[in-house]
Amino acid sequence: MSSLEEPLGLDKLPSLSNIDRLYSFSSSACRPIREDMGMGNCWIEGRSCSSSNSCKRIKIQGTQFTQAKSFVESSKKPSLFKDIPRYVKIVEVGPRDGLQNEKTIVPMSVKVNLIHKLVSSGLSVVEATSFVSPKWVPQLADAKDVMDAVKNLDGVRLPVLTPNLKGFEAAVAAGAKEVAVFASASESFSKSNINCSIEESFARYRAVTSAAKKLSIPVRGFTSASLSHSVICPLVLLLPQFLGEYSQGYGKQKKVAEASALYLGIGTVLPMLEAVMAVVPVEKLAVHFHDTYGQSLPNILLSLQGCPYAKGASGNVATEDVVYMLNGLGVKTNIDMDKLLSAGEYISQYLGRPSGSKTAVALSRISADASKI
Ligand SMILES: CC(C)(COP(=O)([O-])OP(=O)([O-])OC[C@H]1O[C@@H](n2cnc3c(N)ncnc32)[C@H](O)[C@@H]1OP(=O)([O-])[O-])[C@@H](O)C(=O)NCCC(=O)NCCSC(=O)C[C@@](C)(O)CC(=O)[O-]
Repeated sequence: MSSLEEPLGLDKLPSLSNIDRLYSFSSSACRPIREDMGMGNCWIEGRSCSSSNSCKRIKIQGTQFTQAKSFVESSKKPSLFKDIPRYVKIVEVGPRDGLQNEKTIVPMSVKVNLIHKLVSSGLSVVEATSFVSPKWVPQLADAKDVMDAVKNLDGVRLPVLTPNLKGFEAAVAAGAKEVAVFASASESFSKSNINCSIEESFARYRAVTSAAKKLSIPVRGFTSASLSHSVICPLVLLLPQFLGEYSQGYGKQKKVAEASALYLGIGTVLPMLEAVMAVVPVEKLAVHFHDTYGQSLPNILLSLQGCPYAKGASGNVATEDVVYMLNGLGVKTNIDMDKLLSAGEYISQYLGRPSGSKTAVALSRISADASKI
C-alpha cells in the first residue's frame, strides 16, 4: 500500500485502519434485487464492523465476473475504502477483451466452450464478443457465429461491443440482448481505436442508443482514459452503466470523458474517480483494470482499470485473482472457484501458455504438492 501511496502522493488515501471489515453474512438473506440488475444478481445482507467495533447493516450485490473487468460499485459516495464491500459486481470479459488481441485465430468452438465454462462457474455477465470491423479485429470476425451459439444460454447476460449502428444491427440480428459502446477521453486513443474523433464517436453512439431504445436493449457506456504515468496501468476504463438511460447516456459519457481527460498524466486513479463521481452517480460507475504494472488488485481496491487494446498494455486482471481477493475480504461473489480455475486452465492450455493468474498458479502448485503426499 505504501508503494502506491508515496510515489503517487495519494494524500487522500484512507489508511488501512479505517477500512471496515465485513464480519458476517447471512446467506439466507440473499434475495432477488430490483429489475434493473441482471439475472443472477442478488443482495446479500451482512454486518460491517469497523475497528472501533461499531457495526452497521450493509447490503452487497453478489454477482460474477471473470478474466477482465472488475467493477467495484458503491451505492454511497466518497471514500472508496471506507465501506468495502458495499456492492461488488464482477463482469467477465475474457472471451472478448481477453482474446481480441490474440494473433492466432481461436476457433469459434473454443470461444463457445470458454463462455460455457465461465457461465457454469457462476458468472452472470460475460462479454461474449464484439461486432466490430474484422479488418480491425480479425480475432472477433466470428462474432455472429459465437453469438448464435450462446444466445440462448440461461441465467447469464451476454453483452457485446458495438462501435456503430452497423455493429449494433449485426449484433441484434445475431441475437444480442445487451450492447456496449466505448468512447475515449483521449483524441489519439479514439482515433487509433475506432478511427474517429471523440465528438464523432458520440454522434455514432447517439445513433446506437436511439436504435437500442426502440428495441428496449440496454446499453452500457465505456469511457477509456489513458494514464501514461508508469506506476499505474496505461489505460483506465470508466464504465458508467447507462442501462435504461439511453437518451442522457452520451451526454453523461461526454462529461465523464472530460473529467477523465483532466487527469491524464497525473498517474493516479483517485482524483479521476473523484472528478467522475461528481458527474456520474457512483452506483452507475464501474472500473476496469489491466495488469500491465501488476497493480490491478490494489487498483481494484481504488477502483481502476486498463486496456489490452492499448499498445504495450498487458492483459486484463485475472478474474481468479479478483475472486480470491474478494473472498479474502469476505465479499461474496457466488463464483465457484474450482470451475473458474477450470475455465482459465482450458483457455490457457488452448493458447499454449501458463495462466496469468497468480492464484491459479499457486493453487495448482498446492494441488500438485498434495498429490505427491
Ligand atoms: C469502429 C470501426 C468499425 C470504424 O472503422 P472504419 O474503417 O473507420 O469504418 P468505416 O465506416 O470507414 O468502414 C470501413 C469498413 O469496415 C466495415 N465496418 C464498419 N463498421 C463495422 C462493424 N461494426 N462491423 C463490421 N464491419 C464494419 C465497413 O462496412 C467497411 O467495410 P468495407 O467496405 O471496407 O469492406 C473500426 O475502427 C473498428 O472496428 N475498430 C475496432 C475497435 C475495437 O474493437 N477495439 C477494441 C475494443 S475497445 C477496447 O478494448 C478498449 C476498451 C474501451 O474496451 C477498454 C478495455 O476493455 O480494456
